[in-house]
Formats: sequence, structure tokens, C-alpha cells
Amino acid sequence: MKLGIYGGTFDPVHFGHLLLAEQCREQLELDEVRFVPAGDPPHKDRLGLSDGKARAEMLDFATAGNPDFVVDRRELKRVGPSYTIETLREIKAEQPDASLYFLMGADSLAYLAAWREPQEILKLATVAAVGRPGGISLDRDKVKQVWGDDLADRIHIINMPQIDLSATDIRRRVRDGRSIRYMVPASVEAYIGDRELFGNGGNP
Ligand SMILES: Nc1ncnc2c1ncn2[C@@H]1O[C@H](COP(=O)(O)OP(=O)(O)OP(=O)(O)O)[C@@H](O)[C@H]1O
Ligand SMILES: O=C(O)c1ccc[n+]([C@@H]2O[C@H](COP(=O)([O-])O)[C@@H](O)[C@H]2O)c1
Repeated sequence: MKLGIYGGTFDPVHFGHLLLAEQCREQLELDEVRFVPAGDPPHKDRLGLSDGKARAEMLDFATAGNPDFVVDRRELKRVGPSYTIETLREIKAEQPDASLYFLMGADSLAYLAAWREPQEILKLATVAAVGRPGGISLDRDKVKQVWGDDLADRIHIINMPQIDLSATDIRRRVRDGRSIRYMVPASVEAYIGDRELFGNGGNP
């Protein structure tokens, strides 16, 4: 069993996230991609963050109808920062025979060395890193330079069409009353409108 684990803040989930998950599923032949919304993202300001319930419900809508995509709420129930190493240890204990793949964008890979127990993360899971527009390039030589040959083998670079979408920009658009149509699934757009998330002053 090859299990993809995709941690993020997902405030809100957008098509950049969904394309990343689908491309990793296909290219790595994953049996399942598990979206794990962070309760308290370690390197992010919690101020203004939507509550975990709403972020997870948006993920439910975005992944509905795709049996390969699953939402895992474990980090929302945990007290304290959502450290990835804890999540990977829990999942490995539950499914010892599964090969774990942790999915992320290039910006996350650039900071992975500053995460809690990064070397242990790479021992427990293969990292699948996907390019993201905005300057941080994904380069095999750079990865080897930072991690050394052995650990670098645990980091796979996945090529896919890059999508210049971020949750920050989507929240800003909602706040400004601008369109987010085709940036997030229609069901997520409706949820944001109904709940008046992100200071929605009248999303068209
Ligand atoms: N458009 C994208 N292309 C590739 N990877 C992405 C994209 N958007 C997010 N990711 C990756 O998905 C993971 C979770 O991202 P996150 O939920 O923080 O979304 P975000 O759009 O970066 O949010 P924010 O703008 O609030 O920081 C991270 O590893 C990030 O690099
Ligand atoms: O474990 C850590 O030290 C750590 C530090 C920063 C980020 N993460 C995880 O990386 C994922 C993406 O984080 P973010 O802030 O880009 O949404 C999310 O699952 C976070 O919990 C994890």
C-alpha cells in the first residue's frame, strides 16, 4: 500500500492543492491521498486562521466523489503545534506495512530543514515535492547539496503544470469582493459565500 499524506493549512483548499494531489497520486501510483489539515500550523500565524472545522469541511466538499482522496482530521484534535513527524509516526504505527509519501510544494521543501526532526521525517516518508511559481526552483543538485546523497534519494521531484494559486490570494480576493470562480471547486466557493468566510463583503 502506497499512502500519500498531504499536510496543509488549506484555508481554503484550491485547485493548486488538488492538482498537486492528483499528479502525485498518478505519478507515484499512490493508493490513496490523505489530506491532513493542520490544527495549528507550526510556521504560520494563527491570527485570522479559519477554524479547523471549516477548513476540513471545505476539504470534504473538494474531495467528495473521489474515493482516492480522504480527509484525515487527526491534527485538528491534537493539542499544540501540528508537527508532521508526530503525524507520520502515528500513521506508521497504524499502518506499518504502508509506504508513506509526504506531499508538498517547493516553498515547503525550502524550509523542511527547519521543521521538527526533518531527518526522521525523511526516514519515515518519501517526500514528493512539486514546483510552484514564485521563485523557489526545485533542483536535484540543490537538494543533494542540502541533504546529502542518501537523504536526497528520499526526496522526489514531481513535474506538473505549475499553478500560480495561493490561499492568501484567494482570501484577499474574497475580502475585496472579487471572483474566485475556477480557483476553488464550486462547492468550496459556495461554502465560503454561505459562511461569509474571509470577511466576504459580497463575493460575486
Ligand atoms: N499552487 C500550488 N502549487 C504547488 N504547491 C502548492 C500550491 N499551493 C499550495 N501548495 C503546497 O501545498 C501545501 C499546503 O499549502 P497551504 O495550505 O499552506 O496553501 P497556500 O496556498 O500556500 O496557503 P497560504 O497562501 O495561506 O500560505 C504546501 O506544501 C504548499 O507548498
Ligand atoms: O513539523 C514541522 O515542524 C512543520 C513545520 C512547518 C509546516 N509543517 C507542515 O507542513 C504542512 C504545510 O504547512 P503550511 O504552513 O504551508 O500550510 C502542514 O501540514 C504543516 O503542519 C510542519
